[in-house]
Amino acid sequence: MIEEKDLRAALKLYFIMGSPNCQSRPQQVLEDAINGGVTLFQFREKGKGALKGDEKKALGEELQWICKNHGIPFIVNDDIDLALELDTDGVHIGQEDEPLESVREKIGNKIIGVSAHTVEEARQAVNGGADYLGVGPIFPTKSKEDAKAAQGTSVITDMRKNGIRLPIVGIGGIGRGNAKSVIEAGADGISVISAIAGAGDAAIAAAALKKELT
Ligand SMILES: Cc1ncc(COP(=O)(O)OP(=O)(O)O)c(N)n1
Ligand SMILES: Cc1ncsc1CCOP(=O)(O)O
Ligand SMILES: [Mg+2]
Repeated sequence: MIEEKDLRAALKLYFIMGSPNCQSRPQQVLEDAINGGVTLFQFREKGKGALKGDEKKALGEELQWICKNHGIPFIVNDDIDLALELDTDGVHIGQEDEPLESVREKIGNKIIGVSAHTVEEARQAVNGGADYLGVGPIFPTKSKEDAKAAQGTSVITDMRKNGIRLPIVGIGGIGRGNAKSVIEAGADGISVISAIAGAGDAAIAAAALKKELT
């Protein structure tokens, strides 16, 4: 069971990716991103060309091993069965995924992140026992085909103003130049896909983002 203060620190620079997001080997992209300062990783094997079944599991195992070697928490998106098979540090679920209560029953005290787009969804997730909230899309994004409209950082300030104290990570179109505004709005960290996975050098991109957050 991770302490809340350690989870808040881990959410600082939260990298998300799967093989469809990478122009080179995902293993190398992750290794470079961690060397650049990423503090937590989510394996999100989704979208055109995403791996399935044993291939997805094999890639997940390799990426989990890289995270373990660097002491970085490894989270799996959506796929609770895979999370149990790999004994991951946690999972992330959205409003359309398996309900929080049922996931908690299956995974015990592992980390559960829940997507929230409104104060009401945030409150429900808090009451349901979520460990952190993924809030957004804050800015327009091309990395999630069914993303809702960008909400701006006010969605985070509204949650804080309405007494939501759970750790929050902002997500959606975040990169250099707007990362700081997400923290200033009250998030504990930022989560990104393309700002790191789509960069020429993931280590340089991660380090530049990390610098903006300090
Ligand atoms: C940290 C974080 N926040 C939000 C999401 C989005 O989750 P979800 O709404 O379930 O959409 P998919 O990622 O499953 O397409 C996330 N994955 N991570
Ligand atoms: C998974 C997800 N959930 C809301 S926006 C998004 C995609 C974020 O990707 P990027 O950082 O490239 O905008
Ligand atoms: Mg999901």
